[in-house]
Amino acid sequence: MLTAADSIDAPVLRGTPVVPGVAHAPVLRVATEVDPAAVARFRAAAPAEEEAALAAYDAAAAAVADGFSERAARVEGAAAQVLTASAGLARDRGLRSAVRKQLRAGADLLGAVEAAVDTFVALFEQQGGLMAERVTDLRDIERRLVARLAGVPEPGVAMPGSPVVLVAADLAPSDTAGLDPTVVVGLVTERGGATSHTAIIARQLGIPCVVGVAGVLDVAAGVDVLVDGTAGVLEVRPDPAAAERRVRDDAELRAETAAWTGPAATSDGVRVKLLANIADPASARAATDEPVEGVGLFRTELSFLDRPTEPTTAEQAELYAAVFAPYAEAGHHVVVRTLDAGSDKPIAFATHEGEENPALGVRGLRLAADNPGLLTHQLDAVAEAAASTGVEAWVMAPMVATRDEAEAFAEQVHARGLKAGAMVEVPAVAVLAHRVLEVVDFLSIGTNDLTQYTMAADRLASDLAHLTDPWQPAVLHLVAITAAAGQQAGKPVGVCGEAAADPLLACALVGMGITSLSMAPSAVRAVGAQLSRVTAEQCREAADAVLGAVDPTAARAAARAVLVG
Ligand SMILES: C=C(OP(=O)(O)O)C(=O)O
Ligand SMILES: [Mg+2]
Repeated sequence: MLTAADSIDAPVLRGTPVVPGVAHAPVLRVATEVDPAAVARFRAAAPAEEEAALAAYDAAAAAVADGFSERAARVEGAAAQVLTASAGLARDRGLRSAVRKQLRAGADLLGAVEAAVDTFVALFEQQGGLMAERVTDLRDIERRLVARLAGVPEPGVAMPGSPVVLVAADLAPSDTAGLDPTVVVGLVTERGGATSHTAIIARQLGIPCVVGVAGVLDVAAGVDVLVDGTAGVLEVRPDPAAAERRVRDDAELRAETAAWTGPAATSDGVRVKLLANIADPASARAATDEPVEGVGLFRTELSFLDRPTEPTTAEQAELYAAVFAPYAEAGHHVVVRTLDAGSDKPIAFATHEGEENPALGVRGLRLAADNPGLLTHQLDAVAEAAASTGVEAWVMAPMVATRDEAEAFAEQVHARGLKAGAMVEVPAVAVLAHRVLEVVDFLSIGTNDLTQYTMAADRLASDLAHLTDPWQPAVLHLVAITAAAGQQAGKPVGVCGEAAADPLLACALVGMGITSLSMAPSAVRAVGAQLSRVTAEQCREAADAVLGAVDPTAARAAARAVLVG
């Protein structure tokens, strides 16, 4: 354990950077354990009779749910959604029934809660994808229930009065939702990947964040640390004066970023289109508050996650028109992705049930093979909405693996007078991008899935975050091959995965010949400001440097050396 009095010279711990920025403050450890003595006392005196035990459970569950709801009311956006979802889970009737079943089977109350939660955890894990991500929420609720039953404060983040860097094994969504960024100036976890809840909330709040940091739990509470959320580094007991200087420089950069208004170009005037990733009409409208030049990825399936049956063509056309309207007014184009159902995005009316390995199964464009209506209805609806709003709509297919698939898709899109593209998520398409470009008008690289399939590592598995890192040189080589094919064919090749939102990586991607970058709207200013600080030649040098690196850490350092100095 590295204590405040430890004399080792500033050890540097590395992880996956998720939110850029520099923070310098003492460590605050998040308490995730409920006091074992209190739990033992409760176990000894717990109500034995079923109805009394269930009443105690109801009171605890209501208190936990109310706590979540109260916090949800004090925050906005993703944080409020996360807390409201947790409140719903704490009040869940199914969970209560499972507790009752366990009590009837003779379990004591704590044992019943534990067994009931275990049942749901197993169920969620079996369903995989987004459901599996909710396991952290369930475990968090379990701990809070136990604390309430034992009559001790719920575990979690107790807010201090002065700035801290929060350090934990992993953070429950309810721990991160609603954090005050003026107090919690940095977030570091031992587990978790770039798409974990911690990362999503940290991004929304703009708190510098590094995840997947091995050894961070050896740093004791109160130890002074410096978090560099751009480099993915935690320095333990840094030189205080140097650390403060880095925090000041970072603050200047952040101010510059906030003031950046676009359109994006390198310092010597090479234009790059920065586009928004959106999910529905609300996020489409919200994105126009940022300096974007259109939409590079409209994830249509996210509007249908709760639908038991396929929406009609007319319903879809109405939805798409609502998404298009603000962009039609601005004269910007919108890239619509056809239904990417399956694996991490299960859609009741489309997904194939019971696949052994859904990530490699019938998902995305493959669903149209035995259900062609899914695609034709959607294309009809997009064409109708494009015509009614006057927007320039491009349409691309997810999970394309062959030139033939791309060609058949493009024929259908072209027949409706729209531009056709393919996502590059499967390495096979990157390797043969020049052939696929013979039949489509554009390509868009989904680095999230391209990384998953290149590295053979589940993008949701926090244990594999070091592999599912878009800075992996193998992934970057596939991006470079695709970009070069686009340049050769004179057709646009964009990036719409998380890689596009990383300011330094974005510069390297531009240096490879990528023509547009599509990202969460909140990331646009940081990428635009970074591009404005470098020349096109520096971007090319950064591309060469990262392609020559042996691993993600070396790639990041090489890009930084060229782009930041
Ligand atoms: C943009 C992508 O698509 P999604 O994250 O929706 O799978 C991707 O795979 O990079
Ligand atoms: Mg994808």
